[in-house]
Amino acid sequence: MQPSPTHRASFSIGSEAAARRVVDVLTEVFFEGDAAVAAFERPDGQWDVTLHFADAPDQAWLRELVVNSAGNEIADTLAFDTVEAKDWVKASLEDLVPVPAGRFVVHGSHDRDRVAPNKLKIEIEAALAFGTGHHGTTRGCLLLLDHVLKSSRPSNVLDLGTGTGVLAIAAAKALHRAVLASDIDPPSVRVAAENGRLNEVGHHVRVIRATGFAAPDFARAGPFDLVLANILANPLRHLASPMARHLAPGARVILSGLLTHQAPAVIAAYRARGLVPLRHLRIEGWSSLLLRKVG
Ligand SMILES: C[S@@+](CC[C@H](N)C(=O)[O-])C[C@H]1O[C@@H](n2cnc3c(N)ncnc32)[C@H](O)[C@@H]1O
Repeated sequence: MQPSPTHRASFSIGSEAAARRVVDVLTEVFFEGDAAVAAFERPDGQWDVTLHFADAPDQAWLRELVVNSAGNEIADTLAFDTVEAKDWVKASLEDLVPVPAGRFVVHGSHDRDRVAPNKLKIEIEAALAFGTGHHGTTRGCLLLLDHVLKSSRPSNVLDLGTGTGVLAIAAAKALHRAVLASDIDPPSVRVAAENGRLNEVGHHVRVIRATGFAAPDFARAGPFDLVLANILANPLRHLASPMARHLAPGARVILSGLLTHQAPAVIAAYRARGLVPLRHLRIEGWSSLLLRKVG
């Protein structure tokens, strides 16, 4: 899930239990954000796991790590290559069709005139950041945001881990209110700000660079009554405490980026900080959660 991958390692796994084990190990090892881990279940029940690295990984070390956590079965399928990040993202965006999600539709510039007029359009320009709407986690967040907006108008919104800015732009377009967006990754900060302007909500979406809640802007802008955070399970668990401190009573939180088997641990971490789960969407092996702060 890193925005500017150039080196790739991929392998397949036959059992869900082994896939769970190896994804847990890899997301733990790469918590610092120097690699992005993605896992997809194929229709035949096999799992494809892909890692993207900004710097070339030590192949022998990585092979040992995945074989130790997933077993010898993956050894023959493990392959390393490099991808031209910009061309790869551009090419994949050009192939993509608009993605409807509730009242929203996410599309590229080539589809500007072809999307349904009754939807809130979010145009995402080809860029080195995550979040075109096609991934199950982004779609899950948009669907839960749509659900929240049916019964309330949050007044203070945070999109933590904004990537292309897709969720912040969706919230700003629907609410016509200021949204704070943050990302650990400088290119994503630039891309999200550009996409905010492209979608004519640049005056509402303020994008900052921050790791988790480590910036004074959060205390100044908070407490938030809606937080969207589509990052991995491990960072989400670590962020439970600081997030709870930045929430208004009754605030809603939308979490995504976790594989479905990781949801119970994430729910437990947030429940311990006074957040109760309201909804659980499962899309393509990924979970998106809606929680509410009690009191
Ligand atoms: C899966 S992408 C989500 C992008 C977009 N919000 C979406 O829903 O499609 C996760 C984003 O979170 C950022 N990120 C990861 N860990 C973070 C952290 N601890 N603090 C802030 N941003 C983080 C990554 O750089 C990446 O842009």
